[in-house]
Amino acid sequence: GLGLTYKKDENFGEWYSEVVVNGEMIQYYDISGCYILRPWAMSIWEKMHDFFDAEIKKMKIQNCYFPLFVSPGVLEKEKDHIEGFAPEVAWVTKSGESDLEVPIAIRPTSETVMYPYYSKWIRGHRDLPLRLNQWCNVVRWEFSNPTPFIRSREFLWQEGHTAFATKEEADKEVLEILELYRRIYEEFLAVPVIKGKKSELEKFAGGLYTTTVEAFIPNTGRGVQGATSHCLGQNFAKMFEINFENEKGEKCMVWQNSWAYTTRTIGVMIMVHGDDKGLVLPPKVASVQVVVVPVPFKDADTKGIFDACTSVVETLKESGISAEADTRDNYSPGWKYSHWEMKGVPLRIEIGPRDLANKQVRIVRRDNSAKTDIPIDDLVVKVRETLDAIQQNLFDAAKQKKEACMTVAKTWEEFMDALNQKKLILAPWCDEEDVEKSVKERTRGEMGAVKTLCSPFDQPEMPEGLFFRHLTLLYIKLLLSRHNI
Ligand SMILES: O=C1CCCN[C@@H]1CCCn1cnc2ccccc2c1=O
Repeated sequence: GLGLTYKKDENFGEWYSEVVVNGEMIQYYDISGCYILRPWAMSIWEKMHDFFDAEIKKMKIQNCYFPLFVSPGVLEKEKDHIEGFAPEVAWVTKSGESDLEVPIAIRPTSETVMYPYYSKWIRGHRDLPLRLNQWCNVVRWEFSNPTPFIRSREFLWQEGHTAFATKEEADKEVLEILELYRRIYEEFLAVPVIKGKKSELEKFAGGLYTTTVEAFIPNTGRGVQGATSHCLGQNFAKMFEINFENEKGEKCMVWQNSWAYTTRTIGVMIMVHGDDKGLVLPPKVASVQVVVVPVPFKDADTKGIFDACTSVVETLKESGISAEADTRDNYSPGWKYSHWEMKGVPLRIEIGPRDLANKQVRIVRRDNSAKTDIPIDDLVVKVRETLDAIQQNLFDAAKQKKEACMTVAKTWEEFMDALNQKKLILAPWCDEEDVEKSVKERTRGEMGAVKTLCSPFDQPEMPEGLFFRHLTLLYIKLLLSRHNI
């Protein structure tokens, strides 16, 4: 039948796998950890791309394309950068029947691909800032549970790699890009995120500091890294000798950033908004915002109804709303309702004989199933209003759910209690790596150990009398949750 077998709140993992397939976003592929992105998913990727690409062009960042293949010498240039990641690197060892002289790596990220050429291109201060981005795929041969969009062995992303003469310029850009990532989540995907800084243990080892937008998946009670914007400091400049002659003729190393968001964004959106009828797409990223379904009744003016559907679609399209009429004569209206609800189309318009007679249409919201009859003359205004209301409602509902799952822990007991209730925890933090490691150890259990997510930039009030306080003068609020999906 058309419905889902699994319920979101009962079998979240199975629900998710089913909804991405029934919603026609994903086709499972015969290589584990790899998925086909069907047009219904690709159109969401394109909407985000169009926004982000236009924004970085305003920042004078240019797109480029570097090769997929990395020579081993360069990939392993810096041991501490590559050490933890080496098992994930995929290698090409043969062409046809013959072995390659030297195996070639497939890019898991492009620092080592790009920076030898940054070193060639950057000579003097006039060559700075150098700000390049590429839209591409990367491969990381992970073994932990593959999940469509969330964790796959190949995924799409954009990776920005910028070089500056001063740290101040780098610090500024890190936050400008992080704000764009917040906008992608909150303004397009209707997913609330928390901006913050990663701990020393969780940051990108090759960098100086990592900033992040953290999302929250209520069903798992876990945070999930939404996107990252790193300041690399001068670590890679040292490694790849990316130097420039400043105005005074002194030889200096550049300051660099690197930042990315990936197709994981789509998975987070599905997990947050989806329900037991299927996908729920925020209008800002829906390729079809309104589907118009004719509801013929016996032979009552069927042509009139179909003509009305076509003209409603034209009117909406002319006002910039993406609309489609489902006039297939081999499916019933009821079948069509379920089909487009499964695909998460934000708004449905039904037109039957009564609607025609009354010069009205019936609109049905996907987010709360509300039905309203609107006069055909108010069509565009009402549809636009309703789409905006759906967008806002999805965000508000997700924000409310996230906040209901967040709690402040002042003692270890409160902390453990909140963890076992699958909550996000704000706790005072001494920001010492060995403490972080020991907390991870002390919380290892069947639900997975705790990990720190970030130290939020906007710190809520710290309640008085915290027993942590006497441990250290420095404390910052930290967002913790079970290790993410
Ligand atoms: O996040 C970003 C933003 C975009 C550019 N790269 C940085 C850091 C990537 C960190 N990383 C992540 N997985 C890897 C896997 C294999 C080899 C290297 C790596 C690796 O360096």
